Amino acid sequence: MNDKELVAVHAAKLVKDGMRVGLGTGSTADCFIKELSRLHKDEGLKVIVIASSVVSAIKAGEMGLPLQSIEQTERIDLYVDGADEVTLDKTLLKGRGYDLVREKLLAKAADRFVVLIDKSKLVGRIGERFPVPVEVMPFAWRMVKDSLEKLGGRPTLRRTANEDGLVMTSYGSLVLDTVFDATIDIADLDDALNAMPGVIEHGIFRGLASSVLIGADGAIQELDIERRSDSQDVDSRDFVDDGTADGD
Ligand SMILES: O=C(CO)[C@H](O)[C@H](O)COP(=O)(O)O
Repeated sequence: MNDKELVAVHAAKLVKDGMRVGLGTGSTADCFIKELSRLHKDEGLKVIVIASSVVSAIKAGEMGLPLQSIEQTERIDLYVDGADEVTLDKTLLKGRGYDLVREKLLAKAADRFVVLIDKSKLVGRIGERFPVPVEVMPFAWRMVKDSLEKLGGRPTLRRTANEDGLVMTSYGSLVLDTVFDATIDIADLDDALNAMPGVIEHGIFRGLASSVLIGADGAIQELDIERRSDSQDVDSRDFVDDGTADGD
């Protein structure tokens, strides 16, 4: 089992009978969908799933998981998804896929949002390895590009893999992948993007993740924040998967 499968199998143990579970998008989320489907088929786990993307909906349907549309959903019990970057305060960068709107909706609607990564995703700052994806209304992209440049960003429209067209999200928007200097404050940037006209969604997920499970060389670690009286020390702690996860 590789590290992505390891954390996915562990996260699936958090799912209890009757839960509504949000499914993320990407290779790590796929491992979770596969394990959830196994538990549903082989062990009779009763679950309803809500997908964050068309591709995850198709996968879940093919694997026999009972799907509910996002339109019919208000709250969910658990959302499980991957991320492209994670800092020690559990801020995430997401959005290498094209489904930021649904991903953030599900993250916000979940009683618990569990993020699954391997240790390569842990970074010192958001934006260290990837640009920040900013999803924009197509007619607004030049004005948003200008606003992003005024914030110090270097935005480029995301292109298809063979460079012959522009990527459109499942919401029908364009993506401005934007590089920011290391000095930018991510909380300020998050606030500025949230308030920017023409921006539909962006890839900074701050204050949303309940826990981050890290697959690291065959073991699972959980990102943990320890608060002390006069400071906030952040670290990750070793985690032993003894098969008794109870969702606490
Ligand atoms: O945010 C995402 C899609 O929008 C994915 O969760 C992120 O890209 C991680 O993908 P993977 O698990 O394949 O590394």
